[in-house]
Amino acid sequence: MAETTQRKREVFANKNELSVALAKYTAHLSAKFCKEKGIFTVVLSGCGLIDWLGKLLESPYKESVEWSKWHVFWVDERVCSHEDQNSNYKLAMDGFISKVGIPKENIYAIDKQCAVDGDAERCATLYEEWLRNLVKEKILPLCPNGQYPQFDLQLQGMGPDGHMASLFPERPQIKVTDKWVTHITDSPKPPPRRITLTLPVINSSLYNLMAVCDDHTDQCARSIADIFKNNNLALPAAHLTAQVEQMWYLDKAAASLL
Ligand SMILES: O=C(O)[C@H](O)[C@@H](O)[C@H](O)[C@H](O)COP(=O)(O)O
Repeated sequence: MAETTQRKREVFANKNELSVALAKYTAHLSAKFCKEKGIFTVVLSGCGLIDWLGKLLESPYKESVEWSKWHVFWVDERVCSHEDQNSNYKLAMDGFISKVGIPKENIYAIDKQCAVDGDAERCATLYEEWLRNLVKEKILPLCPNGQYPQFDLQLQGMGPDGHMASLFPERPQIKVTDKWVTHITDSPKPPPRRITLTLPVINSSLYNLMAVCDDHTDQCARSIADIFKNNNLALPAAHLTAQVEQMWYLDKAAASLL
């Protein structure tokens, strides 16, 4: 399978329409992969995305999606207790996962104790070990180059500064290729301690969907224009690719400078 760098985009009138499309896209891929291989591996980010996934909790998706076949991962996580308001795991559990029937053992959060201890490096090492075990257990395949794990669908948001996952502009994590998971202890977006999938792992996903809604400060719109018009690689999200499809869902405000 060839790596694709073509950015596809769709623009929606508002967040609600974006959410409707996001649910349709996700449910379609869930049905496809559940039929083809009996499981669906999904990677989530934090922040707005979880709210935008809300339409999956409504009919017809809530009843028809094969939740028991989902395996859920995080593209990045803040290193804090699972009960902390900052935790992406908690955000997704409270707002989404706890409302559908995904088996507990298919939810791959960062190590509980290590997170409480605030040890970002160890959290990253353990998360990578976990992914490597899942490759051995054949839950996750390796992508054709044999180097990185391959998820079916990765859903994430972009920060106003153009960051994706916890890969930030002017930070070294974007260049890491010898690991599957890395860490940061001085994230410009609080909280400072985080783990993140590395860029080659993010780009090994079969489908990558980036959802961006601008909060009318124009910052996201400016980054989106810089990515789509100038391919400014100083912005981490400009490096996003996928093995099958790279889709950008933008609300009108985020697309306003295109
Ligand atoms: O832990 C995090 O901070 C997130 O996972 C992060 O990578 C997020 O997806 C972007 O910052 C977009 O955030 P918004 O959806 O709020 O724009």
